Amino acid sequence: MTNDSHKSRLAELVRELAVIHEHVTLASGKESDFYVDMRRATLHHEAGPLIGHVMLDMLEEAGFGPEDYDAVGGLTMGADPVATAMMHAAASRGLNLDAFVVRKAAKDHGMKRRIEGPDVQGRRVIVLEDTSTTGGSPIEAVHALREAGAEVLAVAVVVDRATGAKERIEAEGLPYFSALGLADLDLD
Ligand SMILES: O=P(O)(O)OC[C@H]1O[C@H](OP(=O)(O)OP(=O)(O)O)[C@H](O)[C@@H]1O
Ligand SMILES: O=C(O)c1cc(=O)[nH]c(=O)[nH]1
Repeated sequence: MTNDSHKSRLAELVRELAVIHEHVTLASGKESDFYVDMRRATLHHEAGPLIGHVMLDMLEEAGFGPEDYDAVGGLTMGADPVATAMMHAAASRGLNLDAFVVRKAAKDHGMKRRIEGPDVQGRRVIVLEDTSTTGGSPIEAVHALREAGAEVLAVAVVVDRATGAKERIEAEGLPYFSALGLADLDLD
C-alpha cells in the first residue's frame, strides 16, 4: 500500500471505531458535541499498526526522515500506543527508533523518573499525541523533555481537531504535523 492508501484506510477505521457523537467535556475543560476516542483506534489490531506507518511516512514527507530523529513519545497515555506503533513500524523497515513515555508526574519510588524508556538526554525527539485540542498535553511533554535535556524537533499528532493546538505549538517554536483532520473524519 502507498502512504495515501494507508492514510485513507486509517481515516476509514478512525471514523468507524473512534468518532463518537455525544456531548462531552474535554481534557481542557471545554465542551464538545463529538469525541474522537483514539484509544479505540490506537489499540485496534489493524488501526494501531497502520498508525505507526502513517506517522513515519507523514514525518518523512514533512522533512523528518529516519536519520533525523532518535526517539518518539508524549504525555501518557494517549501518546503511548502511537509511540510504540512507530517504534515497531520503524523496526519492520530495519530502522532504530526508540520510544518514551512522559508521566503526568514523576514516580515517587523506584527510579523516580518522569520520562520512562531509554534516556532522552542529548537526543533528538518528536513529541506525539493521539488527538490534539488545545495542545496543552504535548506542550507539557515538550517542557518535561527539554528539562530532561532532550532536543525537541516537532510535535506530530494522529488527529487534529483544528481548535488551536497548531497555533500554540508553533508559538513554542516547533513545527506541528497531523495525519488526519476534521475533513478526513467527516466532522467539518
Ligand atoms: O490538546 P489537549 O487539550 O491537551 O487535549 C487532548 C488530550 O486529551 C486526551 O487525553 P486525556 O487528557 O483525556 O488523557 P489520557 O491520555 O490519559 O487518556 C488526548 O489523548 C490528548 O492527550
Ligand atoms: O480534548 C480532549 O480531551 C479530547 C478530544 C478528543 O476528541 N479525543 C480525546 O481523546 N480527547
